[in-house]
Amino acid sequence: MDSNKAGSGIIIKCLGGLYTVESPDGIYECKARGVFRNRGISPCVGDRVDVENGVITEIAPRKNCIIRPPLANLDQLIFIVSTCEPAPNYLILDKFIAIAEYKGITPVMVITKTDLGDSRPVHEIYGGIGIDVVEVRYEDEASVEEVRQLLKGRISAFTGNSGAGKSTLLNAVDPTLNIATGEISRKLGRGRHTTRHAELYKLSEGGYIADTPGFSTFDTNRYDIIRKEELADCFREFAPFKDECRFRDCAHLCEKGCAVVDAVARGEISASRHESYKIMYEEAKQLKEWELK
Ligand SMILES: Nc1nc2c(ncn2[C@@H]2O[C@H](COP(=O)(O)OP(=O)(O)OP(=O)(O)O)[C@@H](O)[C@H]2O)c(=O)[nH]1
Ligand SMILES: [Zn+2]
Repeated sequence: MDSNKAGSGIIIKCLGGLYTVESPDGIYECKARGVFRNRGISPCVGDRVDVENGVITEIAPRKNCIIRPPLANLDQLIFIVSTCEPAPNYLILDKFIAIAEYKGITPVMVITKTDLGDSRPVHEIYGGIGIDVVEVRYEDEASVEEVRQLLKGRISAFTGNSGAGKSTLLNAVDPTLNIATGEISRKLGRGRHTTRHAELYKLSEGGYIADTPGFSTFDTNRYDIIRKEELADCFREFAPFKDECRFRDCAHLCEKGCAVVDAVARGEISASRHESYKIMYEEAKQLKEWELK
């Protein structure tokens, strides 16, 4: 560790006002310049920063930022979906995909337990709307390599149901991470009193993976809330239809002359995705103004 050099890097950890910055020529422990506080900005994990004499002097504009857990510049959110045990929960998946779209984070899907069940429904629903769907089979090293390539050079976070196979996959991708299976949830202590913090782990083949309590399992309450008016924009496959409805203020639920509803009837939009949309829309309607930012 050398704090006396200048350079730029990425914040990989933040604890008690001390930032760990990784740069091409080493790892620095840094403090932040007081001016950030005055500007109401606090450096966060994932930020690309300039460092001078052990002090963060500049923060590059963020591509995106989530608040809980605090994490900036996430390139992709990787959904680990098992064919069974547990079976995919399409509503929860769609809620998270909507949030990723809302935040400008690319959603990607990895299907696990392909030896135990049928992966076709996930391919049909999500591959069909242009989301990258990778299928992993542990007896086929090429499929694990495909996941490695996906992570290379990017900041990613894994999310998925407990038991979907997140730790198994991370270990296969990078054995140096050495995560015990079933460990992610235990380690991150559901319900335990923990400070919400994120940390980035560098993968041996390049790229970073975020290990955060918020991402390890599905918990949409931790995420930003999308207003009902913004929801249709978070369903990418609605785009070619949503401006063709008879009424300008169409909510795309069951209205007459709704081009989205018609597309569902023709099978051009998946019924399960539209079902999720309707449920999310109703939930968004219940939100009070003070719950929205
Ligand atoms: N047959 C089969 N079993 C798998 C596969 N992937 C994971 N498993 C098993 O599924 C169980 C759960 O896997 P984990 O990797 O611990 O799942 P996780 O998503 O990390 O679970 P949490 O830590 O609870 O969030 C383990 O017993 C794994 O061995 C797979 O592709 N095929
Ligand atoms: Zn409509």
